[in-house]
Amino acid sequence: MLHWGYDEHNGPAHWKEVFPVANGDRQSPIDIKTEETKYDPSLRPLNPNYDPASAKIILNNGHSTSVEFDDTVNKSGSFQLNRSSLLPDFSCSDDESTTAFVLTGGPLSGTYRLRQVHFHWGSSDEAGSEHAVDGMKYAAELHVVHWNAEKYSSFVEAARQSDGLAVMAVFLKIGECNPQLKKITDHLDTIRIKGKRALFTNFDPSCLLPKSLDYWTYFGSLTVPPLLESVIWIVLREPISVCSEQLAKFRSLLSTAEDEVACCLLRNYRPPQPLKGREVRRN
Ligand SMILES: NS(=O)(=O)c1c(F)cccc1F
Ligand SMILES: [Zn+2]
Repeated sequence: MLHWGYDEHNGPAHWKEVFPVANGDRQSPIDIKTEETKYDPSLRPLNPNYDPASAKIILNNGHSTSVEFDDTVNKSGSFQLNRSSLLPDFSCSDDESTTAFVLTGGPLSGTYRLRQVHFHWGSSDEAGSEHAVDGMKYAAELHVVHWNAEKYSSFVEAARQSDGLAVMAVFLKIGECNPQLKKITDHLDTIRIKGKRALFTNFDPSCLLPKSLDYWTYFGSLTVPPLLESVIWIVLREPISVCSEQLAKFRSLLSTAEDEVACCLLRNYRPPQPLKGREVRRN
């Protein structure tokens, strides 16, 4: 397997050849059997705080499309944006530890800083989500990726720790076109080729969240190589809507670069993995 992907020759069934943790004890995604989830009164409400939104990029990395955030934190612990983007610079704000772009509450202890948002979809509307609920898959799934900026100094370091990452998953259910998603799908034709990126401003990911922030939570992993077992998963129970035309735009992204034979990224989901005795809690 030269480079991992989602095709017959390099897809999820092959990943264990290069990333043996693929057969580990806390792999993701999983099929959530709702009858076996356990209510946990100690779970607190989720508190996503993504204001104010600021400039970032939207990119096609060949495996998905993601909106990347500037998650650098300067030494004083306040949040700083790169000056070239002529955006409000939090580092001069008097409040030393701005709470922009962080997730707290839920099952989390500490502050998890927003890193990126990306999607998983399938070659048809029938299946495309990574997590399943009682064996049922949704058309697609949104992942909001955060890292434990209180305990670790970078995303890469956090990704190697058992409590390093927190990913909020939101199901996309086929129905009405989603006006918030339109901001993203309208940009996809400018990043069709793998490696392409474009400035993407004024996007607040909380606009993609459903009304209810009720969730299931369990300890798992990245669902893409290197499949690191460092993710606290927070799966929202209420889906948001997406229409077929919007999904078709995701599928028109290319998994290939300029100099390669064009190949569409028709699907990019990993199938559910064995629970191996893990508990799934709900608030
Ligand atoms: N799918 S996932 O949410 O596990 C994920 C991450 F957490 C981090 C990077 C890429 C990625 F795809
Ligand atoms: Zn993902």
